[in-house]
Amino acid sequence: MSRPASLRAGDVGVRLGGRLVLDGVNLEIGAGWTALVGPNGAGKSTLLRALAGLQPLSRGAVLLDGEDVHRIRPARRAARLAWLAQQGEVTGELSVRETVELGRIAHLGLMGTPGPADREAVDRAIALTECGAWERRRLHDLSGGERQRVLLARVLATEAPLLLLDEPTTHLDAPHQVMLTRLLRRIARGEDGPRAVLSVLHDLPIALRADRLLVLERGRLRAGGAPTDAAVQAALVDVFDGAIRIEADARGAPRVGLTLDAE
Ligand SMILES: Nc1ncnc2c1ncn2[C@@H]1O[C@H](COP(=O)(O)OP(=O)(O)OP(=O)(O)O)[C@@H](O)[C@H]1O
Repeated sequence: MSRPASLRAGDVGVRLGGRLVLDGVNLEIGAGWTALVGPNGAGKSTLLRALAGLQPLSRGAVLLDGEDVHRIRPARRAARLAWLAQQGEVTGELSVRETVELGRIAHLGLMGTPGPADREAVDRAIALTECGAWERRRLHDLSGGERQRVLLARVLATEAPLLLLDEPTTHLDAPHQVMLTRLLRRIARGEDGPRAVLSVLHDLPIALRADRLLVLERGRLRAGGAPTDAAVQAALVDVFDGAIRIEADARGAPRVGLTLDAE
């Protein structure tokens, strides 16, 4: 595993269709798990694409290990940063294993021959996401949740020190949401090497388990900090128009509920 990655966004602005979708975003992502939350249309996916160097900026800059992420050669960028798209693309006729092997391209180049380290990384990613039972099946024959786990495995197989995940819980059932939460916490603890994870999450109970929350509203960062931080919790309730409540569970950890439950 390579050294940890650092990602810094300074005064990032993105204009789409004549509208300012991101407006002066400043942030820094280091080792650990950060969850990016906010209402629909807040600009979360746009911000993730901007951080991945896939979305041109109208102003500002994103630095990956001190280099402008929009100018780094794609192969070099792919070795440092892996991105899971919101609606994960399905790659034709490839099997599950072949799809996960695509995560090794940054290490091999297109014509490279996989070695033991590549096979180990692929095996580990498949085991962590519990995809082993359907390794030989074709990706587009799988259910939405099964496919999501394979696409997650492909991202893990990169062994990139920075993972940008856009709604990784999409299509996952409750046991696999728990699996994913444990996986993100394990990654955050650095058991498999130091990594930074930034995940967009609509699922607030899971987001509250992250080390750090970033709250985005209408293209601006409203708050950032630990889920126990009072300013972060106040911003969350506010950006979701009071539709949620945050309370403490029996151990004092923050827990989220819908105000609907209190009616
Ligand atoms: N190509 C585009 N042209 C014009 N507007 C766009 C374009 N792409 C996105 N937008 C707008 O930018 C805003 C932010 O979109 P984005 O997908 O980043 O939001 P989001 O926070 O990820 O939303 P969601 O929670 O619904 O996934 C939205 O209002 C969206 O309609």
